[in-house]
Amino acid sequence: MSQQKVGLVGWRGMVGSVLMQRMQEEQDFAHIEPTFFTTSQKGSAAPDFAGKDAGVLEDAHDIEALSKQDIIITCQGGDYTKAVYNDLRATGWKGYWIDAASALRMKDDAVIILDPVNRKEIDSGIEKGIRTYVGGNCTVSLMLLALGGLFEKDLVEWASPMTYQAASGSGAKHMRELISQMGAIHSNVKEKVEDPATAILEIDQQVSEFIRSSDYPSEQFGVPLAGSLIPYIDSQLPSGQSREEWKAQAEANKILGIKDSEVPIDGICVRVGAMRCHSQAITLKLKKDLPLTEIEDILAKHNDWVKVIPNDRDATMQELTPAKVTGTLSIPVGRIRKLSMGPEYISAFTVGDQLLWGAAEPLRRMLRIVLEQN
Ligand SMILES: NC(=O)C1=CN([C@@H]2O[C@H](COP(=O)(O)OP(=O)(O)OC[C@H]3O[C@@H](n4cnc5c(N)ncnc54)[C@H](OP(=O)(O)O)[C@@H]3O)[C@@H](O)[C@H]2O)C=CC1
Ligand SMILES: N[C@@H](CC(=O)OP(=O)(O)O)C(=O)O
Repeated sequence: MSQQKVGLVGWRGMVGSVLMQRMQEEQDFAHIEPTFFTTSQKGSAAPDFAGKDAGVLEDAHDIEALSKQDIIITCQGGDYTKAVYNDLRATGWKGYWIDAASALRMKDDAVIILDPVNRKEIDSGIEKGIRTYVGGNCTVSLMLLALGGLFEKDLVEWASPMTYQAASGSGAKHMRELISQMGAIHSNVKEKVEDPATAILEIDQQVSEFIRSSDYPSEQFGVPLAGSLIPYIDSQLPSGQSREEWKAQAEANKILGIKDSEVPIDGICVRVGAMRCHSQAITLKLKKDLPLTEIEDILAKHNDWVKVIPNDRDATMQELTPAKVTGTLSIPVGRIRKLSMGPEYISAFTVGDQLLWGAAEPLRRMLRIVLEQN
């Protein structure tokens, strides 16, 4: 049987690079005939991820070239999706469109993909002829992988995630700026830090003045992140939520296939100075009073990546941090305990790599699901 033609758009961006890494690690290229597209370098040699000649880069806006693909995977962003998707479908193209951007997520004829949580929704979508599959918002996907067991058993009355989101969620330039900010703070105060005789309040005052000054590099974020935090992510909505906060309930319920009586999920999303791991402190109200051991058991059994960390100081400090999780597919969840509000109220803290499970991994797994159909 001939291999499926797969068009790859956005492969050299940050999310795309992580996707290419994972596709190489999992030998996905052995099962496809790839064509690499570009918005800026048409005609240059295509990359050799597949260990086979993929010719030259094609124009990512060339609808005819796109329509020759059986499957298109794009990590190019929402503007690109909006620029080509409708025109491509208007040609009668019936191929699979697999997208990292949010533009098509909430459309009725698109499924949000997170197969360890909603494989049934994906399979039913394929059966119904749906051909558009979109990766979820990183925070939402990471929360559902961590708490999937409780949602699957319909045990959650409501959830309130308070997030600690990494710089990578804003893009590569923002990651660079975070490092520049860290370095700039140290350079600014280096001599005083190295002199044990300097009073700490003097050091603190110099740092405070520096991060508020125009010499502090903050062109990307607009305000300091290192030495501070930013309690607003994405655009402002009339509801008072940020768009990132709005996505929690809207996307999570869609992923879970809940159409009526949605589970309320709402909280505050905050950018912090982590590199690429999003963390979330979640308050949950369960529909019934369950023993903690049963809750932990339900969580641990849900999927192969979630790992319950005992609510113990040392285990938490070793296992439940961005420093530990970064670059891995592991989804640790810990700090699980009953809150003083009542026996149905529990806390949980989870960490996940927002470029892996938060962005690239659901896409490559969807590719494999599509390939299994043929
Ligand atoms: N960042 C994130 O956390 C998440 C992002 N997403 C989605 O993925 C989309 C892409 O995000 P992200 O990967 O961060 O975007 P990037 O800015 O890293 O890459 C997007 C495109 O920019 C072009 N580009 C221009 N200059 C360079 C360069 N020097 N190096 C690499 N690429 C370059 C490339 O297109 P070309 O080759 O055509 O020039 C590339 O595909 C987002 O818009 C969003 O919709 C989804 C989930 C999480
Ligand atoms: N908004 C996310 C990253 C992202 O790209 O989200 P989305 O795929 O929903 O646009 C963050 O800033 O951390």
